[in-house]
Amino acid sequence: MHALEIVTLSKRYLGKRLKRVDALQDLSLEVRTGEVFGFLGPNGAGKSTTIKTVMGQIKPTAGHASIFGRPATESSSRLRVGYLPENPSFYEFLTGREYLHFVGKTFSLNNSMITEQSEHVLELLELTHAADRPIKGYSKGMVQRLGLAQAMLHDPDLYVLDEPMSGLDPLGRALVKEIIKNLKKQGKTIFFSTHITADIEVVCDRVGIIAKGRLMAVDTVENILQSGVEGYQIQVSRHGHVEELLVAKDRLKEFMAELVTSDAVVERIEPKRKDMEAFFLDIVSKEKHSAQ
Ligand SMILES: Nc1ncnc2c1ncn2[C@@H]1O[C@H](COP(=O)(O)OP(=O)(O)OP(=O)(O)O)[C@@H](O)[C@H]1O
Repeated sequence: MHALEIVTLSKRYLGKRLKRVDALQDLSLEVRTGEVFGFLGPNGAGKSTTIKTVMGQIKPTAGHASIFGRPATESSSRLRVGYLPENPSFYEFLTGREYLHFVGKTFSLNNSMITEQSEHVLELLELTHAADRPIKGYSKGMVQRLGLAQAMLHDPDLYVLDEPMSGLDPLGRALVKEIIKNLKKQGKTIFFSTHITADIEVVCDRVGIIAKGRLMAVDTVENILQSGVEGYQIQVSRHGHVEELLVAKDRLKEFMAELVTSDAVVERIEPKRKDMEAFFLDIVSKEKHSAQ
């Protein structure tokens, strides 16, 4: 059983002047229990539409989703989810601590549990110092961190996070990545959307790439990075003289054969890989050209 399963999900919005927007087209994917799955796509690709559909905020035109084997449409299945919406906004007249209390009540936690968990998540998200100030005075990054704090409050098994690093400075981004890694260590499942490839490389086990409402690729981060080997940086020494050479992938065999017959010694070989950004740009630009 998967933590999250999305089956042939489609969503058609009626936009301005009743213009149809096919935001999702036959999108299927599964998120395995215990993994960190990055949902990567450019602006307008359909990431938030997917997430809002899973969380029951919008109705799909077709298809369905399940959470730990139960229909996502049942509110009881969503009790196991910690959800961070895109651009979270809260009752600004409440303090951070009061807001967490309110969230705890909606999850039917008892008062001592709420107090204990609130202290824990406030500390994790470095918000303890601001806990008794009204949210109105929080910076954008603090609001985002409070968004993650409220998602963690009831210690859910699955996290669905829409752009969790958005609006955060480098320190905040590093903090959230560390939290995601720790949640994985605790056996939690994390599904998060982003358009920033560097976020994926550091924390994800697998990545799904979405463009124009369609899922273009799903693979492990490891496979993607391995498959992107374009050539080799080779250091050779000859009579005490060291040289750095860049050899194309398809020239390696030939190059090594030549080396054997020469008096050069290989000191180091390092594969030169396309990074996640190049892989992502390739996929997205292919989709752009095929649509033209
Ligand atoms: N309520 C709506 N009415 C009409 N069109 C919509 C609505 N919400 C989203 N869309 C359109 O659906 C498509 C997918 O939007 P969505 O917000 O899901 O993308 P996204 O990948 O989350 O983008 P971003 O990274 O910019 O947040 C876009 O073309 C968007 O304009």
